[in-house]
Amino acid sequence: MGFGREKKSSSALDELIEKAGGCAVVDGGLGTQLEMHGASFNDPLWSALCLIKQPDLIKTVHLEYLEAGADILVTSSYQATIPGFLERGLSIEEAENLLRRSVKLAVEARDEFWNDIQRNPLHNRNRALVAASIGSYGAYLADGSEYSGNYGPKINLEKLKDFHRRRLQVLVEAGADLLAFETIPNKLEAQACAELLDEENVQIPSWICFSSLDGKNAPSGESFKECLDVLNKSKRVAAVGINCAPPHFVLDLIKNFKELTVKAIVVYPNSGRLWDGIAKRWLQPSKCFDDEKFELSATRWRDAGAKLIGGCCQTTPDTIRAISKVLKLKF
Ligand SMILES: C[S+](C)CC[C@H](N)C(=O)O
Ligand SMILES: N[C@@H](CCS)C(=O)O
Ligand SMILES: [Zn+2]
Repeated sequence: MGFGREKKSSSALDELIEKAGGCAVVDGGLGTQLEMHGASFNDPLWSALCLIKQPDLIKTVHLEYLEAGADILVTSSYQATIPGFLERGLSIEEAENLLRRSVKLAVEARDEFWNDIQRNPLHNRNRALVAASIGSYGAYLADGSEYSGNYGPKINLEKLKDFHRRRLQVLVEAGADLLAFETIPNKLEAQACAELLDEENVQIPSWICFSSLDGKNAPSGESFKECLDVLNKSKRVAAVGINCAPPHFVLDLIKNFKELTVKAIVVYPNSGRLWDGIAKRWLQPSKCFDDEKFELSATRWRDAGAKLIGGCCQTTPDTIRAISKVLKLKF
């Protein structure tokens, strides 16, 4: 059986990139902006707690990112997993409904924004796409291992596929336009995601993004060459890149990825702070980008070859407004 509403490969994403003038704008930190609004989630479910407690706030944040210029909304399913919800005492049906809710909230925000903006005949916006977030296994573990890649000796390819399978099915059936695999920290999980797309015959495009601690390798220490060699074989992976890594690594990483793949490159770094997975807090920055630095960097990242640019943790609608402003400049 093929999941996805209609037969399409990477075309929806390619079309958006083209309409956006060669580089589309991804939104910014969702968990971050929920926290800016007062949400608190020092909890194994992290931002997925909002799906249960404050779904309206999630829709508000999606609308804020659209208003700021985002062409792509990433859903609130990063740390929303069926085992995570079961451990919280929810039923399978309730857990799956929360995943469906994450897509519905983004689709509703997109549709409302699109209907409103079309009343302005001079608008220059694109109809946004909804990318269903699939956070790494490490995000579910809630021990910071999405930044270390250390999943322990018991994990293997099949276990990772089984971890990802049902959530992926539910998110695709719920009507997402894309799948966004986020903060993948090692080759094994990248391979599991790519193989799963084939096994499930997923018809919507996906991007697979890695985190990085040193700007040269995946957090596991495996080279991006090794990781991308696996993904280059998959026609269902439309784009590859980096999310939630420090922004000062991004330019060199884009150049490195350009040598390693012909796929579109997606980058949405965090502001440069490091996550303490045990204390569950961001450490004080050594080097951090403000919105102005994001604005300056966005054109450099585009000129180096990135086709999708946005922000991750500690970036906000103001960051995306700054990025969007420069990427959508017409000369
Ligand atoms: C993107 S990180 C800040 C998400 C939270 C992490 N997975 C944890 O639960 O510790
Ligand atoms: N899509 C998630 C990624 C966290 S690393 C968020 O923006 O909160
Ligand atoms: Zn992040």
